[in-house]
Amino acid sequence: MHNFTATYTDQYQLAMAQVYFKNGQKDNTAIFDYSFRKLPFNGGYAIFSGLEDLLEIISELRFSEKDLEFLKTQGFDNDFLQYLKEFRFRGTIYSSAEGDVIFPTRPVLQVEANIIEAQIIETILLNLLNFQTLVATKASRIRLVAGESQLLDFGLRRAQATGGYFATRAALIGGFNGTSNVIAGKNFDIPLSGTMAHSFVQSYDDELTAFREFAEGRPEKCVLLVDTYNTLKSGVPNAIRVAKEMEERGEQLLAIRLDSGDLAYLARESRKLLDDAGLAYVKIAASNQLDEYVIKSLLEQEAPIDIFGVGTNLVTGDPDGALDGVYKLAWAGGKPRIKISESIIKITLPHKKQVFRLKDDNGNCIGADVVGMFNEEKIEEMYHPFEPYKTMKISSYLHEPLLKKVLEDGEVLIPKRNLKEIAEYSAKRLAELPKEYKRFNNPHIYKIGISKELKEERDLLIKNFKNSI
Ligand SMILES: Nc1ncnc2c1ncn2[C@@H]1O[C@H](COP(=O)(O)OP(=O)(O)OP(=O)(O)O)[C@@H](O)[C@H]1O
Ligand SMILES: O=P(O)(O)OC[C@H]1O[C@H](OP(=O)(O)OP(=O)(O)O)[C@H](O)[C@@H]1O
Ligand SMILES: O=C(O)c1cccnc1
Repeated sequence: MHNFTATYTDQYQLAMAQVYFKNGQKDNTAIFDYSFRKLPFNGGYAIFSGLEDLLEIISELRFSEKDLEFLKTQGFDNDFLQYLKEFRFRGTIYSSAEGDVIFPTRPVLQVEANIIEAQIIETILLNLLNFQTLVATKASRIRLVAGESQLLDFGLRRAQATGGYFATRAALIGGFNGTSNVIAGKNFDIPLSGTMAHSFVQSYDDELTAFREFAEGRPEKCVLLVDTYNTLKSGVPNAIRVAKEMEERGEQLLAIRLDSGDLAYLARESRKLLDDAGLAYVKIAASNQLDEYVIKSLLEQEAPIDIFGVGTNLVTGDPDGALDGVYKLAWAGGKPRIKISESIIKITLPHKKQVFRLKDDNGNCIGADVVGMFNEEKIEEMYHPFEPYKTMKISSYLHEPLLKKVLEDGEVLIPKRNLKEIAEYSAKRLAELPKEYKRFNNPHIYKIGISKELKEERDLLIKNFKNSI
C-alpha cells in the first residue's frame, strides 16, 4: 500500500549525503538515536507506534527514475545520482517493541548504518514515529477512562490531510475498537463501524421515513442518528418505532447516536425511553468533540453511553500539535559523538547503547529505565543524567533489555503482528506501569538514569569539548 519513495525526505539530507559521498565518507558507520523530550498531553507515558510501517517502508525505500530526474534539476551531481540509483537501506535498526510504553530522553530506537543511508531515512522515520506515537498515546488515554465502552475512530475527515490513514492505525494500537475509515480498515484489517449522517435524515421529508429506509436497506449493525430535529421528542420516538418494526422482521436495531446537546442528560432520557419500550438491547452511541476529559466526565455523570465516536481530538492529538521526537547522532567516523547545548535536556548521549527497564522480582515495573553502553548487561548503580549526586543502586532489579534488533541489512527481522496483537501487547505493558504514571493530573515522573560507564564517556566528551574552545 505504501507508496513512498526515498524523496520522502528533507533536501538537507541529500545535500549532506552528497558531501559525504564526494569526500569518501559514504561507507562510514553512523549511529543515530530516536528519542523525544516531552511527554504529550502533560501525561506520564507515551505509547510507541508506527514501527512496523516504518520498517516496511524503509526496507522498500528506493529512488525512482523520476525522482532522479527531479533531483538532477535541483543541482545534484551525476555521480551522486548514480549512487542514489542503487540506494537501498542496508543498515541495522534496534528498537523498542511497537505498543510499548516509552518515556522521554532515552533512545526508543537506534539506527546503525552508513552515514548516507542513516541520514536519508531520518525524515520519514521522524514523520511516521512522531505522529503515530502522538495519536496512540491520545487513544490510550481515552481507553484508560472509557473502561469497557466501545471506542470508534471517526477522525478521517478532520485529520491533517492524509495523516488520518496512520492515525487510525495508531488509534487501534492505543485501544480503540473500530473505525469509520474504509481504506485503513481494508489495509490494516481493522473492523469497520459507522452510523449515518445528518444529511441522510435531512434528505427525506420526514425523519421516520429516513430511519425506516435506512433500517430496511442496511439492517445489520443499524445505528440511527437521533438529533437532527429534536432528540427526545422526535429522534428517539422515531427510532423506537423503527426498532419495533425491525423486531417484527426478526431484526434488531443496534444503537442510536447522540451528536449534540447535553450528552449525559440525553443519554439518560433516551435510555429510559428505550427501556420503557422494551428495547434494553439497543445501545447508545455518542459523538461530538469528545476527548478523554469529556468521556471521563460523562462516565462520572453515569451517562449510559455504550459507544463513543471520537474524531478531531484523537487524530489531531489535540491539544499537542506534534510529538517532539528527534534523531541525534551518537557515533560516526569510528568515534562517539555528542551534541552540546545550553539546555541540559538537549545534550545527547554518545555511543551505541542499550536501554533496560527495571523490574522487581515479581516482574513489576519500578518506574525507571536505565541507559547503558550497548555491551552492558547489568548495571550496578544508575545516575541522574545531569544531577551527579542523584544516584540509585539498581543491581537487585531485573534488567529487561528494550532495544531489540528489528531490521538487518535492510531486511525486517521481526514477524509481522496484526494490530490486535500489538494493541494487546500495549495494554499489557501499560498494565505493568504503576497507576501513579497514568493519572492525568501531575503524574509521577518516570525515572531515566544512565550507567556509570556511559556517564563517564559522556562527561569526557563534554570536558574535551570545553577544553577545545
Ligand atoms: N454532559 C456533558 N458533560 C460534559 N461535557 C459534555 C456533556 N455533554 C456534551 N458535552 C461536551 O460539550 C462540548 C460542547 O457541547 P455543546 O452542547 O456546546 O455543543 P453542541 O451540542 O454541538 O451545540 P448545539 O447543541 O448547538 O449543536 C462537546 O465537546 C460535548 O461533547
Ligand atoms: O466531533 P468529532 O470528534 O470530530 O467526531 C466526528 C464528528 O464528525 C461528524 O460530524 P459532521 O458534522 O462532519 O457530520 P454528520 O452530519 O455526520 O454529523 C460526526 O457527527 C461527529 O460529530
Ligand atoms: O459513522 C459515523 O457515524 C461517522 C463517521 C465519520 C464521522 N462521524 C460519524
